[in-house]
Amino acid sequence: MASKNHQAVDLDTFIEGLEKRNEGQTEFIQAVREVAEDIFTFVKDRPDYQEAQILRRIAEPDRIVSFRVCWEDDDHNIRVERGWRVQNNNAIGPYKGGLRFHESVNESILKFLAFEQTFKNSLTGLPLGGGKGGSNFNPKGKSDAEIMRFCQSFMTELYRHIGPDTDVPAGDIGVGSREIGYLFGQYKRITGRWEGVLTGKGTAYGGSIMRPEATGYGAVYFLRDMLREADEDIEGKSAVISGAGNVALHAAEKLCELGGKVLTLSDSDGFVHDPDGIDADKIAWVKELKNERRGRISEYIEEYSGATYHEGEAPWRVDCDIAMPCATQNELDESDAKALADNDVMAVCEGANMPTTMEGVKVFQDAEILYAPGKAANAGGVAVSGLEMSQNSERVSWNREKLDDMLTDLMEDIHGKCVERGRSGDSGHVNYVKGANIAGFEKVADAMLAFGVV
Ligand SMILES: NC(=O)C1=CN([C@@H]2O[C@H](COP(=O)(O)OP(=O)(O)OC[C@H]3O[C@@H](n4cnc5c(N)ncnc54)[C@H](O)[C@@H]3O)[C@@H](O)[C@H]2O)C=CC1
Ligand SMILES: O=C(O)CCC(=O)C(=O)O
Repeated sequence: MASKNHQAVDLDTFIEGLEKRNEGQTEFIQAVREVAEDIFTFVKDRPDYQEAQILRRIAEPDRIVSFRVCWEDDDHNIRVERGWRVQNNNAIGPYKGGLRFHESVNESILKFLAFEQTFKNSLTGLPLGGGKGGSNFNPKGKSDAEIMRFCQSFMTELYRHIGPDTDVPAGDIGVGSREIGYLFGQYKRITGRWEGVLTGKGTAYGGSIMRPEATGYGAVYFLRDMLREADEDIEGKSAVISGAGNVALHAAEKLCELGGKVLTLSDSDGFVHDPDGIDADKIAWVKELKNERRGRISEYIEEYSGATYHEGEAPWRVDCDIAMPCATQNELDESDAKALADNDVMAVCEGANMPTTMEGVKVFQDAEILYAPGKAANAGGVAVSGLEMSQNSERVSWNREKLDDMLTDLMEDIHGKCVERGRSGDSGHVNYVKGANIAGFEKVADAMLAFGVV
């Protein structure tokens, strides 16, 4: 059926307008481009979606709050940073998504993350809208007291924009349990209310068991489902992982538990390669290094002599069956993807958000390598955050077994949606990007249609 809407545009015109309106915001444009092609094809037979300009509306955040964050360092210097909250879309639930503290943070990065979050949260099947926030504050080398003062100052402005039914932030790069504790403490101090306004809290004060593990474990569950679909499994497979943070270390932990062999971990300075495998004991050592001593991954080779350290390099040229980028956006480019393909990588499963460039994704797709995009594969974290919200509302705490079962089922369900929407008729190959984009879009689009023009 042809569209009656005189404003209906084709894909090229849509992209042109997107680039014009968001000049220089390369990450945001990349994230929207990555879904636009699939959605334009999908809505061809859905004039209601076309006429309501749903994608155009999802690609324009509901609002962006930007604010000054002043804090005092240990030498009594006054420091000024910028803070943001991007509230992208709350059609299906309160805005939900992490806070990132990293010197690279800017509006483009937070807009891409909030846009992707909208699709990801929809895929979980839970009532969660999409948002993201953070600051260009660089936590590296800061004392605990400095981190606390920064978090308190950040929350002193943010608190007026969030709430358990409006917007529920959580952690992301540079924001872990320590930072969530300081942020939650300040929210409670200002408002006088204990409520489920943040997730990723400590279990002593309303956090959910399994939330720290959920993103990494969930990504490995998705990988297991994807391999199962192709009559393969994790047992005996070698894996390269980037990052050494929350997502990377929990993905490594679960891979080991399921019989995989983890060969690498990395940070922004370089990567370590341990041909003997980075087993559970070694992962526990890295957790202590990163979370307690706040050290660099290069220190690994002083502890484990069989390993090598590669300064300034990423791990993608190490021969492996499985690759899991778990550090940051655009950390895996076209030449990295070709190196992985040349080494006959079987599956690429993203723990990070948009870690592969568009050119890299094309290499994986052309080679029909099993490729799981972050918006599907790393959705376990926000899903368990959704379960933390439910537990806070009900004033209950579920146990590990129940939460792990729920996470397993949620990831299986997301995988199933991707297969349903992403399987190609002729070859039977599953395009997980297309599957995730369409399945994530549909629920948000239906809610937006129901609301009329708002
Ligand atoms: N924490 C969570 O629950 C979720 C996180 N993610 C995504 O996973 C990724 C990692 O996040 P977390 O593990 O939570 O953060 P984290 O702060 O615990 O760890 C980040 C890791 O990435 C490394 N890294 C940061 N910038 C880098 C760069 N430019 N080059 C190379 N390495 C770099 C850091 O050294 C660190 O090892 C991010 O893309 C984040 O958005 C996605 C879903 C949920
Ligand atoms: O748990 C959450 O709300 C945040 C998770 C997140 O930031 C993400 O999925 O990228």
